[in-house]
Amino acid sequence: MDKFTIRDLNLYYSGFHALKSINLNLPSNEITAFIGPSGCGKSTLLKTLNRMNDLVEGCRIEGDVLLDGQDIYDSRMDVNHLRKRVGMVFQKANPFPMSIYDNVAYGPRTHGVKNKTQLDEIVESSLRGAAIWDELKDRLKKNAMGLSGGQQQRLCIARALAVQPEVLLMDEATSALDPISTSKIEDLVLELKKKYTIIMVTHNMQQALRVADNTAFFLLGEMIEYDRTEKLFSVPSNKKTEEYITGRFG
Ligand SMILES: Nc1ncnc2c1ncn2[C@@H]1O[C@H](COP(=O)(O)OP(=O)(O)OP(=O)(O)O)[C@@H](O)[C@H]1O
Repeated sequence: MDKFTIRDLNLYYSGFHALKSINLNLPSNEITAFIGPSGCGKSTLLKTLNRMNDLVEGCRIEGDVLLDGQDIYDSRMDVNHLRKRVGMVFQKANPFPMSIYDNVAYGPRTHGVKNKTQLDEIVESSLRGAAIWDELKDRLKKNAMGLSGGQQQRLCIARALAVQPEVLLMDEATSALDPISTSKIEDLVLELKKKYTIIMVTHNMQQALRVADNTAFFLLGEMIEYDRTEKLFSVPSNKKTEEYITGRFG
């Protein structure tokens, strides 16, 4: 089953054609990686999946993005509900300047959960889901800004999980982290795909190879190749993919 179906997607930033006729299906409960040199449109495509580009002035989209068969750009789509279903984790961990508990409870509270017991349960299960409960359970009232970078990023994943999303978008979520924190997040992502569909932008080809089921390679706004990760990295169909993955450019 495909979670997202992208058909003939074109995206313009004012006069600039940033995504060119993208056609792509993203399977449920799998990890898909977007790779390609800087500026090729990976983040732009990721952001179209929960309409984060709506916030960019002059951004215009043509084509279809379907989530479970439903057009997310349809005027009847409730964007807040969409962003609850399709959560996002950014390159730089961005905890709110408040306690660990309040960071995770923030989303559920916004969506109307007030009951303390229920919030306690959500906070615990989300922190467990992000593999950081044991490290943080005795300091839930402490300010989140005091955590290490790797802990902050797992807290941000917990915060995303707290509203029970179906999809997790990760935009270079480990690029600011050391190898140990990166490896913890990669293990976590592999665990999370049992429940969620994960789409990640990464500059790290080894990371795509380690965790992604599928990989899409982009160049100057075009999707050059999309395949099972193993196939794309071992026998790419396109010469440009081969040149990129062998480090000949980018
Ligand atoms: N808000 C914006 N306004 C105008 N142009 C933009 C905007 N955001 C991105 N672009 C342009 O669109 C193109 C794609 O950018 P995007 O950030 O999607 O690339 P990327 O592949 O994610 O790059 P990186 O790996 O460096 O993050 C680039 O040429 C960029 O300059």
